Amino acid sequence: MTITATDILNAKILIVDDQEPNVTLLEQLLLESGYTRVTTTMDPQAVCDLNAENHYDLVLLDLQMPRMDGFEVMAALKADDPADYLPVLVLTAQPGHKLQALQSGAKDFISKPFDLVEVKTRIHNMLEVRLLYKQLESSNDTLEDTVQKRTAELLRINLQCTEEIEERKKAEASLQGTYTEIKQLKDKLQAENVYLQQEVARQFNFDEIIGNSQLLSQVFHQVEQVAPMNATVLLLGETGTGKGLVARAIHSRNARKKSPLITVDCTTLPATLIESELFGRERGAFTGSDSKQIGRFELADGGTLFLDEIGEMPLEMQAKLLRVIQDGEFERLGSPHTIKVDVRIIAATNRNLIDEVRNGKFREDLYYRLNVFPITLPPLRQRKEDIPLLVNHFVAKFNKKIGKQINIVSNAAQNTLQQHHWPGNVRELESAIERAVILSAGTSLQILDRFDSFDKRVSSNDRFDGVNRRVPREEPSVKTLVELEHEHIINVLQQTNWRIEGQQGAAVILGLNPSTLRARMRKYGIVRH
Ligand SMILES: Nc1ncnc2c1ncn2[C@@H]1O[C@H](COP(=O)(O)OP(=O)(O)OP(=O)(O)O)[C@@H](O)[C@H]1O
Repeated sequence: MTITATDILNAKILIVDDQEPNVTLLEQLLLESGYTRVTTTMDPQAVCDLNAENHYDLVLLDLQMPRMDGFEVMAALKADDPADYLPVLVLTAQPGHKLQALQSGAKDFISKPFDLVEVKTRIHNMLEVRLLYKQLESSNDTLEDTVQKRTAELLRINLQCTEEIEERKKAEASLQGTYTEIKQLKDKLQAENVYLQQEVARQFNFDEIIGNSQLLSQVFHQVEQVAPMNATVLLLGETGTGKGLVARAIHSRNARKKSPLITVDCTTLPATLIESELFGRERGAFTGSDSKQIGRFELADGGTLFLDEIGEMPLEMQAKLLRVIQDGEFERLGSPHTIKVDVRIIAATNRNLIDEVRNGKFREDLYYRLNVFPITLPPLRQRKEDIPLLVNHFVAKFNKKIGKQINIVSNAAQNTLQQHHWPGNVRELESAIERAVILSAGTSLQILDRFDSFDKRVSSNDRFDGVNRRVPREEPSVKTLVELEHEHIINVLQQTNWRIEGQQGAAVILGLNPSTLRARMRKYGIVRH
């Protein structure tokens, strides 16, 4: 802030005195000193109007005037504009008036008779202060204005922010609502999905066999073709693929369905008892046989005999079996009488019978007798599209059995199940779902099993190619299926501390019947050390 000499010389000055010589002297002095805007009056009553019109920077005011003295003029100026700082320089010859004048608002005084140097100096100083004050006031106004504008701007921004925050909160609340709604819809959809899948399963099931894959449909078609006839059927496929179910489906689609379907599980029968089990025996036929026994062939007369795991049948029995299949004739143990029966044969095996024939473990002639109409059950890993239907079927089955209400199978759970290789096929899947239903809390199925990578290697050793041919192994360096099976059984048995049966037993984990597992253990010579 600076005040220049020009600013001072351009300041507005009013000289008020009823004595003309004084007025002239002062005016003359100021004009000679370079002041450009000097006004004079000898009428004190005109001062307020003149000031209102011209806004003076300095008033040189005589105190002793008729009609209105200097004190009254100062009072009137103050009354007009109490906030305005209008410097008044009083001109007085009375020393006693000086103090009174300062108390009445005068800023300074000049004694009469005038000392012209003093007059000039005082006027100059007062104007400098006056102009500085005005500059300060104007800067204050600008500053205040800026502060006001900035405050208004900040208030506006603040308001805008508050509105935006409110809007964001509303949007978040609405998003949260939408998310909850989507979640509810998703749960509902999943529940409906389970229900619909069950409906679909009902449409696609074939008796008790669930699945709508291309591969399984081919099996259904073959069953439809062969079931009404009496031809022998050979069911091939890995363990747990549903050979037992297919045998029942064939029987139930034949006129023989009114007669029984008798099953012989060749793995569970000790070699010494197979013959009497199949053909019966007379009392005393051998030591300890003190009662007559009707064999399964006789029991199945007019119906169907299902020879499960035929590959396990001892060689000497295979010859006798061939005769019954060819001629429908046999004798009970210890009886010379030939019995004739009308039995339809369905045989099943998870072994490669051609290999068994090659290795001299299965009679070739029996193989050809049985292999009239082979049906190969595809492993589950080759028809993964059946997994969702099967999962829902088993969830519903075990919900009912265990008394749970699981109705959601999440995509994550489905994915886990889809990724597994299922060496134990549907039986393994069934056990996994039973375990999951038991362990799941709430209404969503939780898959807690950790399926390891062991089974991945099995797929490269698939034994059946769908038409009962041996599939050449692609990687000669990998272990054989037999080696893997042997190794895996030992691993699982060690895990279960050699427990075979029950929920925690090795048979459930391997997806095998306990009797089948025992047969395999015998076959591989696996014993607990
Ligand atoms: N497609 C299917 N739909 C429903 N359940 C099935 C299906 N396939 C198999 N299962 C179930 O899986 C289990 C094993 O089936 P099954 O005993 O028929 O297999 P398998 O091929 O005869 O096995 P193994 O050779 O070990 O005797 C059974 O509980 C059966 O009900």
